[in-house]
Amino acid sequence: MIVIKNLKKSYGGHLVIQVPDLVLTEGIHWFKGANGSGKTTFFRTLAGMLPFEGEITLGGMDIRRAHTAYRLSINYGEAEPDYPEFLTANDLIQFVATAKQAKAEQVDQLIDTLGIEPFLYQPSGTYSSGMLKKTSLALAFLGNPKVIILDEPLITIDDSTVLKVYELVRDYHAQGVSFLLSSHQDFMFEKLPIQTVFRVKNQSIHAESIPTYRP
Ligand SMILES: Nc1ncnc2c1ncn2[C@@H]1O[C@H](COP(=O)(O)OP(=O)(O)OP(=O)(O)O)[C@@H](O)[C@H]1O
Repeated sequence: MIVIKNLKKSYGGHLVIQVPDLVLTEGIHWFKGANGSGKTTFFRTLAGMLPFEGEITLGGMDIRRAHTAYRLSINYGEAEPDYPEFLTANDLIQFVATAKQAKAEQVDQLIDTLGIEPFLYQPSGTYSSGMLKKTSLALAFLGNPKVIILDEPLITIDDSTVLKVYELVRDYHAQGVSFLLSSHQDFMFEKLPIQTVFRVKNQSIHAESIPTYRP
């Protein structure tokens, strides 16, 4: 699915991630690592948001040569969303829905599932961290992506929303969508059919173990 070759990502000469050869197969993959190990940098690089050295393809689409098709096929939900404070959740969702070619029905379902309706038309500058996170999660599920990257999807949201996020991931996965997740919390094994755990450490990424799915 995602094929990475000779990837190097540095910030101003400081090497953060180096991946000589990695294939991410279809499924749900969990990236673990200490603070500052490079998970977000790796995710943003795969999402096409950062310049890098090397090659990345998704389903044969090159991240540079087929940039628009690639970006339509991969969604990214950031760990700590931060939006211009005058924009409402509705502004953000409508904008991304248009960019991602999402249907109105999908927009309505995500607003409903994630409980965004009560603050849909309020400026995001007035949101709590959980309201911001719900908005960012809705954006990450819009359109018809092959891969959804969720960076710390469970932080700041309440317990009932956590269950909704698990449901969304399971539903999309059942429709063939793959997920790259990060979480410092340890309880996702019970909720999701996670295929691989990757450890991000010492500028490298290695598969760690294959957990058992216990629904
Ligand atoms: N825009 C940037 N400019 C310079 N250095 C950066 C930038 N973003 C991240 N870094 C550095 O890159 C390294 C990896 O950061 P990154 O945010 O990718 O880690 P992370 O694994 O996601 O951490 P956390 O678990 O704390 O979210 C850190 O040393 C960080 O200081």
